[in-house]
Amino acid sequence: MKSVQGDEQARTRPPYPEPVDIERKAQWTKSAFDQYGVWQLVTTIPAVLTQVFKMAWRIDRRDVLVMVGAQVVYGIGSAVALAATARAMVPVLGSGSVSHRVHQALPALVVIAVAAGVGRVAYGLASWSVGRLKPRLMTAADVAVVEAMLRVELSAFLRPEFSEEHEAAETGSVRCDRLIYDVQSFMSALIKLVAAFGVLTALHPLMLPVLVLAVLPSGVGAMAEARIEHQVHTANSTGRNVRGMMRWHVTAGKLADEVRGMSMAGYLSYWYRTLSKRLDDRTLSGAGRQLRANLVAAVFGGLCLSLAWGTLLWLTVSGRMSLAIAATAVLAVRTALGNLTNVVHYAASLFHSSLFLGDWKQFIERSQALMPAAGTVPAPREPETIQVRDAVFTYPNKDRPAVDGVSLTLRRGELVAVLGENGSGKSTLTRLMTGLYTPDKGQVLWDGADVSRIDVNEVWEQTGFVTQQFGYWPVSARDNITMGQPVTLDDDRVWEAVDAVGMRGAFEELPRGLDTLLATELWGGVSMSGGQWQRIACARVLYRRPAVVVMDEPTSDMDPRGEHAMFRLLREIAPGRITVVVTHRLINTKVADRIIVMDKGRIAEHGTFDQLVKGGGLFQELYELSLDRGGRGL
Ligand SMILES: Nc1ncnc2c1ncn2[C@@H]1O[C@H](COP(=O)(O)OP(=O)(O)OP(=O)(O)O)[C@@H](O)[C@H]1O
Repeated sequence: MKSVQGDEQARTRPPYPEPVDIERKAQWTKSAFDQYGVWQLVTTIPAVLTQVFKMAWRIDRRDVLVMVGAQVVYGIGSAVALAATARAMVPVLGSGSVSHRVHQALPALVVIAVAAGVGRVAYGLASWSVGRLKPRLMTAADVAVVEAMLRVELSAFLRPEFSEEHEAAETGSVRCDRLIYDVQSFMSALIKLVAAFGVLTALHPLMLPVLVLAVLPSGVGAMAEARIEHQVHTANSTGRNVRGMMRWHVTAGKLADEVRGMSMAGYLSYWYRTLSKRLDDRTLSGAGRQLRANLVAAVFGGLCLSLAWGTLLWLTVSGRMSLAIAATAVLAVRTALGNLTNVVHYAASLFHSSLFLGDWKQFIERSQALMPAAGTVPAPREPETIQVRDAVFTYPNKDRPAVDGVSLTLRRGELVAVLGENGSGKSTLTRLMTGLYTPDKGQVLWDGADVSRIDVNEVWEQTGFVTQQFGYWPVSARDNITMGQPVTLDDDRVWEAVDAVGMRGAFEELPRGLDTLLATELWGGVSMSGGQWQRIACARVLYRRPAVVVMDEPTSDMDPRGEHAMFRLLREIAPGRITVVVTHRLINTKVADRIIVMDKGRIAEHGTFDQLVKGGGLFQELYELSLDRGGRGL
């Protein structure tokens, strides 16, 4: 009966809406292939090789030297083997008894065997060094991206292109894996090609241009293929980003209850499938174009190859080349052709990877420019005042300022509460006070020094911040309090902070004490409740004993006992510092020396609790609403 009802509901329900197709800025829908000519791209190969060698050199010089040295030995081995083959062919295809011919060919055969053996060993050594370099190269590129993300100024995250640049850089670092392999394969094919060319040219000079002609079409085809792949990759990048974000949401255990309790599974599964199909369709249309390019290249390649074999046949039949030389030439042509194809293939692949590496390099360089300015004005220690003067701040893509001409002074020893309706600019104001954002107009002064001219790291060293969306950091319980910046050798100060937020009981129950990993999803990790995590975030701030404490809704997940204790604690620690607390629970603001009420980015009123509660303004209205005594409603 239940399932019949369910079916009935599904039939009558309007269809799920399709995922939004995000419109991207024009410059982000273009791949590098659209911006540069083929010749310009081909000429970048030496620069890419230099870049990869430089990166690898910094990681392990010995491995780079082994890789290059082994490749050269491998190439020399191939050339020697090919030249010796030519020498062996003359007696083998000549006249006389078999034993006589074999005897004559023996020295050349020994040279071939030794050269082949040395070549194999050299190749093995080159692969070994590549195998050692590969993971470290990837790690170095990845770490550079992570470090850039950790250090760029906060406002960088507000630029929509920043996340695209980051995604491209991430692909670049993953691609380093293939890059070093491509470098090795390219070098190996190139060296063997040069060796085969040398031998072939010595046999007959006409063979060289014919050979080049034979592989040209496949080179052009490989380039076209790389171009289409990068175009599709670029076109899919925003969708891939959003899908990645959604994937985290739908697979994280943290949201599993909401997904089920709100019957979201059907819609989310539809959303995920639809967006994935959209991405796949683009990839498939690219595959069709790639096939067409490859077919055209194959037809021309086949024609040119026939020309090469025809030339060889003509040279032999017309007596311009002996049979022994022709046999070696066949071998050399096959070696050269295989390697020339490889050179073109790996050059295209290298070039393709170089586009991603270019994205990576560009991101690392650009993020340098996005580092907060070092500042020339010395940072005041334990500031007496923080002044906000006529500060205006508008988020990119927003028309209305989030903070619109705010002026206020915070004094040491004072506890200031900031409240106001959702979106009124409270969090933005706290970020301006602490130098996380710089106002578009106006100033923020710490003891009279403009924060935009101070080294902002020195400002942050003195700040303790509980943000609205603090991290559930997957590190040990101890490190969750100290965040890797212990100030004492023993754990006394950690326990002091833990006690202050009422977490001793919970921490003492942890199976490995302060060493226990706090990570819900990870094996061996111990999970915490939302309120407990919030207490930990507060303990982090208390542990630092900062000169400036900013807490943005620090008790929103806490039980009444925890909330009450937290505000009492804030009152206790207030004398030594500047304390700002954003809260929606008006009753908590009673402990504050001063209350700032924000409305649409401006300060609507300020004063003490007793003044505002009867002031007839927004505070009184919100207060009465909280007591359910009427008001404007949502
Ligand atoms: N990262 C952002 N990008 C663009 N606009 C933003 C961003 N963060 C906030 N805003 C906008 O700025 C305005 C003020 O936001 P802010 O977060 O400062 O408000 P708030 O008072 O702290 O709100 P809440 O009580 O909901 O936390 C809002 O209109 C909001 O939409």
